[in-house]
Amino acid sequence: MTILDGKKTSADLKLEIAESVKQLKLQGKKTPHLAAILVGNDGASMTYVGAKVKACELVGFNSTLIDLPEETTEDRLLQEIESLNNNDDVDGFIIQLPLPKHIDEQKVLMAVNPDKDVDGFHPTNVGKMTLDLPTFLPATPFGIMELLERYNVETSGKHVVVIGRSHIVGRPMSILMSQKRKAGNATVTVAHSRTKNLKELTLQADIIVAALGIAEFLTGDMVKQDAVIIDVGITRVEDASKKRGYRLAGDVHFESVSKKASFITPVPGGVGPMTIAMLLKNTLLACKNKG
Ligand SMILES: NC(=O)C1=CN([C@@H]2O[C@H](COP(=O)(O)OP(=O)(O)OC[C@H]3O[C@@H](n4cnc5c(N)ncnc54)[C@H](OP(=O)(O)O)[C@@H]3O)[C@@H](O)[C@H]2O)C=CC1
Ligand SMILES: Nc1nc(=O)c2c([nH]1)NC[C@@H]1CN(c3ccc(C(=O)N[C@@H](CCC(=O)O)C(=O)O)cc3)C=[N+]21
Repeated sequence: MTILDGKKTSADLKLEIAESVKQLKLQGKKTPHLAAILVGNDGASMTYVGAKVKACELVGFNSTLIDLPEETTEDRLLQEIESLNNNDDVDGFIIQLPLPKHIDEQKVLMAVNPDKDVDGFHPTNVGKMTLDLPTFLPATPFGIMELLERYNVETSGKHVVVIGRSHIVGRPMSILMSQKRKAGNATVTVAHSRTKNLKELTLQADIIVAALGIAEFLTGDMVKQDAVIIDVGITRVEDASKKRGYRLAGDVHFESVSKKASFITPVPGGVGPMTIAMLLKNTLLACKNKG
């Protein structure tokens, strides 16, 4: 069994990105600049945004965090987006999800200039991804593709079961893995909450991507021997013995599943750090695209 080490792989990627930043500087080009908008004070969201800012510092990017209160109106948020769209120094930006309920997520994501949409959530970029045209790929699925590639995990002709069909993880994951590309060429089944025979499906899968958001949902009895397991889920589970009062759990019951797996991502240290590295990669691309 091989651990797909997202922490190490993301560290390698960050070194490569830092090297590119140095090259840009030597050529007299601008420093990549990523901005993030955070609305409200959800604990997990604050952690992720903090990690993104820290990662920017590490690779030599400039970063801006726009921290807005929970009660921010949709109009006010749209104004912030417009100002980032018009700010020539900002190469890319993201709006941390989920947004408070009174804000229309679709309307907000549509307001982002697609050339600065480093999350790859704008319909224009989703369309380009689907047509396999060059664009910003959503960071989490992009990170999983990168991890599979770097560990030479065979995907061609394999049966992949993706559990989850969200716009940010499950859906793009299923599209990318079915495409004619590296870490692609797979036969993909997309499962969701209405799927009836999930265990029957997962038992047939060569590769399982668990992205449903239920702690330790996928257990050893649901996977076949030598399956490749990608655990996207991150849930905070109360644990008084921990300093922070909680531990992080994936969607995979690691202990039972790892006994059968050929490759498996841990939580933490798997898909999460890759997501951040790919966001940086997209920002570098946005900066280079500007010329
Ligand atoms: N590591 C990382 O970088 C990231 C981690 N995450 C984590 O990944 C998890 C999923 O995130 P996200 O995609 O945003 O979540 P969503 O809640 O948006 O989507 C969950 C999906 O899982 C499906 N689902 C729910 N319950 C079941 C079930 N019992 N059986 C089968 N399918 C089910 C839902 O079906 P339906 O469509 O029918 O509702 C839905 O499609 C979360 O834990 C999140 O924190 C998310 C983003 C990045
Ligand atoms: N617009 C937008 N873009 C996103 O990419 C986005 C988002 N909204 N909303 C929420 C999800 C979640 N997400 C994670 C990123 C990093 C880790 C990560 O680094 N996790 C560490 C642990 C971090 C911890 O200690 O909590 C790990 O798994 O090792 C996790 C989750 C990005 N998301």
